[in-house]
Amino acid sequence: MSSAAVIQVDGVTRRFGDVVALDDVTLDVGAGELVGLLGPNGAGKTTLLSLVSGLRRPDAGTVRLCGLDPRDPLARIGLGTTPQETGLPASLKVREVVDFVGGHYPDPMPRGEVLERFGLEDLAARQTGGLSGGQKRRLAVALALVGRPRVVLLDEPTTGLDVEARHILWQALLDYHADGATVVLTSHYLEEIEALAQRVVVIGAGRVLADDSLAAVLDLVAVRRVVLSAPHTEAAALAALPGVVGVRRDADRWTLLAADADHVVRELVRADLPFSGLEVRGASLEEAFLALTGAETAAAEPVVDDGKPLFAERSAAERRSAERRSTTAERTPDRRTAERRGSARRSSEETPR
Ligand SMILES: Nc1ncnc2c1ncn2[C@@H]1O[C@H](COP(=O)(O)OP(=O)(O)OP(=O)(O)O)[C@@H](O)[C@H]1O
Repeated sequence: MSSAAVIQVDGVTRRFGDVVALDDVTLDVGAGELVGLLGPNGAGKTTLLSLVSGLRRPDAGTVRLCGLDPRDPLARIGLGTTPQETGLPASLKVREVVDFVGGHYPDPMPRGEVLERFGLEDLAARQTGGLSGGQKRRLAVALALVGRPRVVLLDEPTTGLDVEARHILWQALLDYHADGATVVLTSHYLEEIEALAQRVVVIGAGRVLADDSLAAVLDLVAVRRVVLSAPHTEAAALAALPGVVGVRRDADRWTLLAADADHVVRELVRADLPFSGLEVRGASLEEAFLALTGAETAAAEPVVDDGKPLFAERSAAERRSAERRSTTAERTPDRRTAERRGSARRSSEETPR
């Protein structure tokens, strides 16, 4: 463990009944880092934050915050957090809530500065019960910083915010980080991680799947989708094509996941498999995670998901949101080699944190 680490998670396992939410996770975050925790629903991100903030205890392993037990008040006084949902006292005005929270800290940020950083000046006299969902969210994140914490943990800070509010919040977080704070945030949005994080930790099924620089992790999740019709072809034949990391069937269309779509199309032709209606698209983050998880757990065997949704528990809204995010994936360069994915993963394994 680095002596400068302000967050130390060592061999941590946390179960909820039969569910293993975190499985032997080891992770250090150094002073002044801005780390994004990325992962699909149920990956274990919130559980990890709850252990670091002392809300829960691990079943095995140790967690340290600023070198102390996270339940120690001395550690907690330097911590600012925003959970996924925050209850605000509806009848208090925004300025009163800021003053109330600030009153719990020895050297709080002046109210005017808090409101200005988060673009909340015009709402100072508004009762929090009258704020929109996005305004409440901005206030909740602002309140995490009132006590000038050295360490900030944010669980999906911009979920539900419109683009403008999201950008205000990103800038406020970047400014606060530039002042020297350590920031860890979870997100489902790749563009949020791209905008904020320097280091990205990908969590899947309770395990750390990747821990690397933003650029290396973007490479790792830059999966493409090759969609085609091939009514007389078996899943196994498609999965056997070099470079294919996942295969899925939706009605009469096959979706192949691959780091290098061009390579897969060449292999398809070389294998003389009959197909029609070929399309190449960016993959959603969820698909990239599935490919990443499958490649990790099945020693690079492709994930075959014949006819079933990739994430059965996903709601229609989440699917729409995933589709929107796939537009972001389109922006990433389309030629990604399996070697680069491999080397990014290797470097994450070889670099002790
Ligand atoms: N209090 C709890 N009781 C039972 N199971 C829980 C509890 N909290 C979390 N879990 C389970 O632990 C796993 C990890 O959940 P967690 O909330 O940490 O994931 P997450 O990555 O934050 O997901 P999301 O992105 O949807 O917020 C999930 O399977 C979840 O259902």
